[in-house]
Amino acid sequence: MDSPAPLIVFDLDGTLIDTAPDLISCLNDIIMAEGLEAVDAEAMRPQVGFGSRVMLSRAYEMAGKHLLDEKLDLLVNDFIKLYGQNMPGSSEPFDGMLDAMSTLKDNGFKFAVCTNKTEMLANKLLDALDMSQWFEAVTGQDTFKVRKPHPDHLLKTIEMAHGSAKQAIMVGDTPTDFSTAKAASIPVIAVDFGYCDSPVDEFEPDKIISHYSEMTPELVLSLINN
Ligand SMILES: O=C(O)COP(=O)(O)O
Ligand SMILES: [Mg+2]
Repeated sequence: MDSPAPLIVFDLDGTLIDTAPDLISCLNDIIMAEGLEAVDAEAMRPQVGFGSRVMLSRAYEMAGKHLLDEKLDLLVNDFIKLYGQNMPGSSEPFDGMLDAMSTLKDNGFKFAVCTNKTEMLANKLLDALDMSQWFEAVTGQDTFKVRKPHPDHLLKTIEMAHGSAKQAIMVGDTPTDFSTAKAASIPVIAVDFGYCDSPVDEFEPDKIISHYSEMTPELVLSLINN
């Protein structure tokens, strides 16, 4: 039997798509309706990769206000509803990403998405950006029983995309992605333009890129076959 095509599994927020402006604007709409002042976008950006629950908790912490768990659950639901209504908003792929994927595709690579967004929001965003056709599988926090950093979220995504763990690589922007890949024994490329709250080299990824033009077929193959 032929071996499966090499597979590149991308994280979504902060890796494929620059969603921070829309996520922060949604956060501000929610907290302002609760009587808090809008948060500063630069101060909140490093929290964006950790999802709406962490962003909401952080916003209340920054305002010196206590937030009960039950209230947080309600606000997370409001957030998901409001955020989903405004897609794609101003979100767009990071510079050079589509060109890099096009070259990789011409060289036989396949792609999947493994995100901690809900599967519904991830698909909605990719549809709104007319990008869904690029991916063999798109999985979210609620697709399986586990989510990143559990390695099975990544391993099951590879399985769904008909790939093989030995011919796969992960691309991500936060420690959540790096630990997931390490726990799954999959090589990982870190992008340094995402939403990480500390320099990505601290997490010792296999490679760091600062622009998608660096993600060539040669680079990816050298990491997979290392
Ligand atoms: O929404 C989140 O929790 C983060 O999403 P990501 O996994 O695509 O970075
Ligand atoms: Mg991310």
